[in-house]
Amino acid sequence: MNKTINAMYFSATDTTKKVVSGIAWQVSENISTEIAINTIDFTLPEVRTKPVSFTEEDILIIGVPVYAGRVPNILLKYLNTITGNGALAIPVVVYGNRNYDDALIELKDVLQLNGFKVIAGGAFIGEHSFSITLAKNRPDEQDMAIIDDFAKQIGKKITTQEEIETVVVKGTRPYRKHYVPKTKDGSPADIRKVVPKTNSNCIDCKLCANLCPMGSIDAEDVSKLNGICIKCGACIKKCPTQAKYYDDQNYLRHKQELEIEFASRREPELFLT
Ligand SMILES: Cc1cc2nc3c(=O)[nH]c(=O)nc-3n(C[C@H](O)[C@H](O)[C@H](O)COP(=O)(O)O)c2cc1C
Repeated sequence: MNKTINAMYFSATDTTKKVVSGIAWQVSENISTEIAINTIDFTLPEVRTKPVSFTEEDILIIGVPVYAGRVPNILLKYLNTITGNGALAIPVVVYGNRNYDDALIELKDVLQLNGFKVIAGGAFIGEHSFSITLAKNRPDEQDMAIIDDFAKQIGKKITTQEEIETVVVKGTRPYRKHYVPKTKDGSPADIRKVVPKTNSNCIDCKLCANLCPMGSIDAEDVSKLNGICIKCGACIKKCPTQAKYYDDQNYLRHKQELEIEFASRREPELFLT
């Protein structure tokens, strides 16, 4: 089969990367071992300045993390520049064990509107960006086994169906509003303006400035922010000396509430018909 497999993802703390790469690798194994995988990691801002287009010969596995129950809104502009021209697509969303709400249907709709034929979709669980205990170390071995099986079913669908059917995924239209955390007294807590702080552990290695998906951390003074913070967790979780942290009370309360309320394990949901 003369197809190219493309793995595309935004992944600040690497959970989406692991899911998408796992699916892409297994799909290529299941279709033909000869197929190379073309990877486009659009986590960094420079990559999101280049438009990408595909053809009918392409299969695209594309993943984003779920932010507030939706596709991260800072990615929508870029996602709308990707053109399908009849390529097959598999949207994937990765969420931190609360819920993916309307993120999968939203990603599917974006792809369909941009000329892709959406043939499968999946919602997977990744360690929560805010936490090191919520969905800890996921995707784990059990998730990877489900990912293998999902990829096998996608491979089968592509190689056996004459007219490959589009898929129906879970979600509500019109999409529900973004999920909003609550303050102690139950009113909405706006944590959008919250920014990370830097403690004396900082060795000025500049890693945080190089990996910030918004390009917001000042490379000259990494304790300074020149743009917005999306609370993606990259600078916090990837810092080699644990020098970055949040101390906003509403943020910390929300994180703790999530850890308590959504502690029980959720499982991936796969859509193939
Ligand atoms: C701003 C923000 C909002 C989030 N909202 C949700 C959510 O609504 N539901 C959920 O279960 N997880 C939520 N998460 C957690 C991420 O979806 C999850 O940790 C994901 O695995 C992160 O992907 P990454 O490792 O590829 O960055 C949110 C994370 C961030 C940073």
